[in-house]
Amino acid sequence: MSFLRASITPLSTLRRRFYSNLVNIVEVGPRDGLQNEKKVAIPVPTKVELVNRLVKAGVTNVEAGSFVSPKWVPQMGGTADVLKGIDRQKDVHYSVLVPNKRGLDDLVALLDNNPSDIPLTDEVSVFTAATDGFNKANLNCTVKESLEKLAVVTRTALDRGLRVRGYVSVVIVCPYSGKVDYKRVREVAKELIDMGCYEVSLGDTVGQGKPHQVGEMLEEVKKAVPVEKLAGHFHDTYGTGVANVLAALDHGIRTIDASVGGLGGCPYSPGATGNVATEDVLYALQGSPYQVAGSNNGTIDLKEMVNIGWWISSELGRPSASRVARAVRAKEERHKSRL
Ligand SMILES: CC(C)(COP(=O)([O-])OP(=O)([O-])OC[C@H]1O[C@@H](n2cnc3c(N)ncnc32)[C@H](O)[C@@H]1OP(=O)([O-])[O-])[C@@H](O)C(=O)NCCC(=O)NCCSC(=O)C[C@@](C)(O)CC(=O)[O-]
Repeated sequence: MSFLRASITPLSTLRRRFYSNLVNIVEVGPRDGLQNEKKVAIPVPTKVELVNRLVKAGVTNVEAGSFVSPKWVPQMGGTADVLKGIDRQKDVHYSVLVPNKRGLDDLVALLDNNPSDIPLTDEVSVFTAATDGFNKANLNCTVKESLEKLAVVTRTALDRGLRVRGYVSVVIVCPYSGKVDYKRVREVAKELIDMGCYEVSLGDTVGQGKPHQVGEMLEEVKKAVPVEKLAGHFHDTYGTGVANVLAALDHGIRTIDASVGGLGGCPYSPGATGNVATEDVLYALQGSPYQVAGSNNGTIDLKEMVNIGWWISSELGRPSASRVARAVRAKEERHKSRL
């Protein structure tokens, strides 16, 4: 009997092992993807349609916008209207970025005036960086000063029943101060967790990181923060986005930020391109030991994401930056020309 007990793996362990290969995607296209758009002012209905279509494709975590200063980031100016316009679905997290108490106060006023039973959002993201150089450009204050402000924002948001996600930018290279000290990334991530963030997303804002650097950085941060509370956020400037995602998964990360059509860039990271394209991540993980979680038959529909990426990119007057979307489109064209 004791032999039997020893040889049977408990159901909870089996479940954990089975589910541990589930990968969550945080779709950041409507926020990180659009915030840096210089060519056109993106109308609110387009942003709303983008969010709705992403959710229909199976996305369950989507960044819908930011409550930041419209003087600093004009494209995020209409976020309140975007939140009001979304066809909200249960079990989907529509999060917004909040840099300070003013942003949170604006959001809370909006939530208080929402006549619907379904809250406009249940999550805010607070953000800081691993270097003062980047933080001063992005938030007009040092990392220490921003952590003090974010502690107030986080406490207030938690008291209001919102969950709070944290970001650390420039975890590998900083456009203002060069190579980043991973110990500093660890300290800042730990402070965000200690103040109440349920998860911290580690951003290669510049998109210059390489897989081995991602691994080294993560091993340092994991000394202070459990890997289940970490997410990876990789810009694809040097074409290492998917490789960095795979490296992060190998190091235990199970939440990945990605942007449909590879949209985006940070206004304060000169030259950085968009996030790794969601389509490219979905394609790379197909048939792998990892399974992407989502609400469309349990996952996110790659074909639909390709269509959305092409649609929103055309609204911005350019082709999709996703390699997979381009390959799929080229294949379709070849097929059509044969008919
Ligand atoms: C934080 C501030 C406002 C400080 O900027 P500041 O100039 O130091 O702020 P201030 O407190 O002196 O206020 C200046 C003016 O802004 C207003 N203001 C002040 N706060 C707000 C607010 N929340 N919403 C609306 N308005 C606001 C305030 O009322 C005032 O208005 P005025 O009196 O001049 O008319 C500014 O630096 C800012 O908005 N920065 C946002 C930068 C940003 O959004 N960056 C992109 C997102 S982060 C990112 O992309 C990286 C990430 C997350 O994706 C991860 C990665 O890739 O690494």
